[in-house]
Amino acid sequence: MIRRRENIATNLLHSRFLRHFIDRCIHTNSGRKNKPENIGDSGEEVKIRLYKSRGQHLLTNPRVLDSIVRVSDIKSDDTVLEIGPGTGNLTLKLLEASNNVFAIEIDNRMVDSLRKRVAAAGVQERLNIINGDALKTEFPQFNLVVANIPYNISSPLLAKLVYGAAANPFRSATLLLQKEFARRLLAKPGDSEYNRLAINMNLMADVEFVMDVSKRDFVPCPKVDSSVVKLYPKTEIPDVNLEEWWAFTRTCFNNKNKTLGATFKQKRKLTELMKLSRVEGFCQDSNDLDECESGSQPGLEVGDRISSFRARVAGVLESGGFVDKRPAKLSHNDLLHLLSLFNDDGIYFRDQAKGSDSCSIAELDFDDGLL
Ligand SMILES: C[S@@+](CC[C@H](N)C(=O)[O-])C[C@H]1O[C@@H](n2cnc3c(N)ncnc32)[C@H](O)[C@@H]1O
Repeated sequence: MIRRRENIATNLLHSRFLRHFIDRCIHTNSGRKNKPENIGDSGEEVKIRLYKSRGQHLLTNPRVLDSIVRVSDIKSDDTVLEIGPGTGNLTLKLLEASNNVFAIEIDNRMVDSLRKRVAAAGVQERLNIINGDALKTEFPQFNLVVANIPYNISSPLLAKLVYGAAANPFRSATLLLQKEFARRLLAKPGDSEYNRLAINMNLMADVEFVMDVSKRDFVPCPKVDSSVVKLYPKTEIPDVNLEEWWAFTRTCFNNKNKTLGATFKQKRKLTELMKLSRVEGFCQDSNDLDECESGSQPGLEVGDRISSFRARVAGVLESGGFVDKRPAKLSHNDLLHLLSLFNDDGIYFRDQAKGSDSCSIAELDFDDGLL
């Protein structure tokens, strides 16, 4: 029975009609469907079907590749980490500059192609390929990152890199990113693109713009332009609980143009903070946050407790001059100061009954953007 099903499936796959249909579905280069791309950067024949779902837009302009390597300032004894090497257009250039490169690639076909190219160039000894998902794989020890990353995992990947830098310090990361994402990352207080991603990144790393890269420098040509940025992890990181910080920045940037006075007047927000902070007479002893409003606690009625807590929060904002300030114009240092004022007053943005362990990479709440 199983064999018969397999035969039917094989026959179907070999049917010309179905093959054509599948090709149309999976091939992403809208202009040239059903045709694997020649993706070598210097005329050599390397043919692989490229998948948009894996961000497979390969950088083929040798001048741009050279510029990326040059700005990365690689020393021969650096251990370079590349994420998403593809068929190796950038990897081969990295191997000219460094004796030790780690490359993490999810797609087996890319890994095969990369192995062949590197062996043909006689530099396979210097390359360690990790065939896996960069978000799930433990990073090796490295001191430099240079990569044209898959854009669809930009946020979690950057979070993994910079938030992992405390345990695995590195000098810099030169990254090719979607231009719009790079602009959000580089935005400063007061810029229209200023957002929670920039705030959270600035806590851990300095970001520098390097250059824009045209979509025409990729195969297949993506819909968007790109930019190269360089990240420098900070050596001194503020002593703040990251889960608390992410929850706090989420609250503030929920509406970045609203004054903080208005944001912290909302009943829903105040109730949540009262629960999380285990405010006296409100959820102090309960382990279940949902039971907090049951009214079983002695003292004031729930409505009165919220009014008194609202006045307390307003007092904290006033003490730091934040009532009329808008998050869109505040630096991460301003926000750190405000968070410390809240915490000094016993007001917290994460459940105080939870342990202080930092959360895992899978729980990273780093960015509200769509990328
Ligand atoms: C934008 S391409 C860059 C390829 C190559 N570096 C270049 O510049 O030509 C991104 C590469 O990342 C790989 N990739 C996608 N998702 C990945 C993941 N989660 N972990 C590791 N590699 C991934 C893709 O298969 C693809 O080869």
